[in-house]
Amino acid sequence: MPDFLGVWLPLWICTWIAAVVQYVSHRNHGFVTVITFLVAEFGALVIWAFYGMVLYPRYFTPFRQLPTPPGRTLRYGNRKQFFPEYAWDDVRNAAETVPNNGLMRFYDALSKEALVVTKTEAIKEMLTLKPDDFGHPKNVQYLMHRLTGSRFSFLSPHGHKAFRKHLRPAFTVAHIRSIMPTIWGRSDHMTRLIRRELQANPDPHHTVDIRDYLRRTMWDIFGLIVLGHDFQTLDKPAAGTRDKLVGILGRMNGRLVQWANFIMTYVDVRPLLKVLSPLLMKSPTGKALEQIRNSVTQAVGRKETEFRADTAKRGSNEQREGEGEGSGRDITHISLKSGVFPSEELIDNAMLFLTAGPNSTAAAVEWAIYEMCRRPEIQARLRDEINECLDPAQLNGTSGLSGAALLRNLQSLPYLSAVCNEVIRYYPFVPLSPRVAERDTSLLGVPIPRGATLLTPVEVFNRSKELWGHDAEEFNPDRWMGVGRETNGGAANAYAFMSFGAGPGTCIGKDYARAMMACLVAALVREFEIEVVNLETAGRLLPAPFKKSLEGMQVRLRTLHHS
Ligand code: HEM
Repeated sequence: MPDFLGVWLPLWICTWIAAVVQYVSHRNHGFVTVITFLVAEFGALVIWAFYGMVLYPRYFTPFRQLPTPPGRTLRYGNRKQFFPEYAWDDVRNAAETVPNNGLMRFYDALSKEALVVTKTEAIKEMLTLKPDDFGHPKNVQYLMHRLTGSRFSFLSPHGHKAFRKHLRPAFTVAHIRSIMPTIWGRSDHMTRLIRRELQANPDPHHTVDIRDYLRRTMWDIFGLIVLGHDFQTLDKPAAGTRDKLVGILGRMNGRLVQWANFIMTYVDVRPLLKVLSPLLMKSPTGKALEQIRNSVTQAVGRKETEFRADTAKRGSNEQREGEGEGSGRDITHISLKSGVFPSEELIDNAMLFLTAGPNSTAAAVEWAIYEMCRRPEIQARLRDEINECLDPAQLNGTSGLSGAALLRNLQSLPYLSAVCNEVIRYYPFVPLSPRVAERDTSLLGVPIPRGATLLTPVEVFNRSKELWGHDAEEFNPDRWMGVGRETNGGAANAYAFMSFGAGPGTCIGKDYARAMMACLVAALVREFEIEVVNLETAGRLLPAPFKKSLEGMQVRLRTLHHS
């Protein structure tokens, strides 16, 4: 079905023309003109609705031959209600119950049409073989730009290749190893602050807001690894911009995003956003985002000055030892070294990492805590492994352990890696990933016209019995244990694990995410016995496009050892 504005705007213009003609030909009948205008407007709306909801899905859609879930209603489409809390649930149900060959039709409320991609062959073709044919929805790009002030190059096909190519050195395993002491240091610092809170509140029923600690730790880690800048959100919790940094993504995940997302499904909101953006930027969220961008701009400015001074000192042609891959330097420094990113892009990229990384990784650690408390035997087994295999002196930094050795040590803990991988499989942060056909193309031999919307129900792949075996619906870290299973969890198909996306647009930060998760989970588990107080309700999800607990985990912690 065409966008509302796509059909509505021409009709709306026609009604204006009709009204003006009416007015000019009957100068004395202003009232008649108004009535004519209103009737014509209403008529245009009815025509749009009738065409879009009744005629188009039945007679005009190019996807008539594809299966569609039964029981479509005009108002809700294939959904059960107008504003579903979890937009991915109905899509997943449909994909799992309606027989199809890899593609099916799905109608959102008001009969907005999308194609659901249900088989790995179709995912492979869309994301790996034809990535340039399928882009991100324009509305998302525009909203991100308006809100963050950043043009995220990964969202536009032409900027994407350069972005990946020149940032590669900052995302290699060698580089991540070199920054492990930073990640571990902050994770350890978090546990020290929690211990301090527990000492100040000796009541055994005292609960700790672990979400807040995780967010702050994430921001500090990201500040350091992206900008070489310490936001100090852990040490100075409520400090102006820093506090906003921490709170902002929590707010963005709420109903506002869900509504915006819903409306954007139907309407090209770009003209509206243009008009509204000054107002949006005056809202608390807008102001906080502006402050974040200002902080990032200043940090990038400082880095550029330092870099230029350093280059001048060493001589521009001299080979700089110990920099780039594996240097322990921050991502912005490595980007500067590539020499291809103008200042504005450096800022945009830093904003991208700060938007994409902390929230998703913190959510994954929260789910790990949830599962470790739902099944305490997982927690106990993890603790045993950590205590057995990691020397406390090494972790406390007293043995001069290098980052590489630290990462190797953490990665050599099979159960820790298994728990982290299983959490990411079971709780994909983006459960429904949309794409839009950038040009006329095809998928599994089905012609796809430019502008068609395609949905990847990530959970359908992540929890498919066909791909993962009979226990696919269970949270079971053991599937990642054993020779050959550490990297694929026993799923033979490369597209079975879709939490990080696939193809050239796959999550560039996935190894960072795993390293951070391992550090944070290990730091918490070796230090505390963890109990989630709100276990009954903590699994309820935030109504948002992201898979995140609504309440977060309220935890009771018992300190296990003191260093
Ligand atoms: C558990 C944590 C994470 C999850 C589940 C996750 C998930 C994803 C997914 C699904 C995509 C692909 C979106 C698409 O289809 O286009 C993506 C892209 C991206 N992620 Fe992550 N991510 C995580 C952590 C991180 C971290 C830690 C960073 C930064 C260090 C990061 C940076 C990015 C960037 C820059 C992109 C865009 C990549 C591109 O298109 O070239 N992510 N992420």
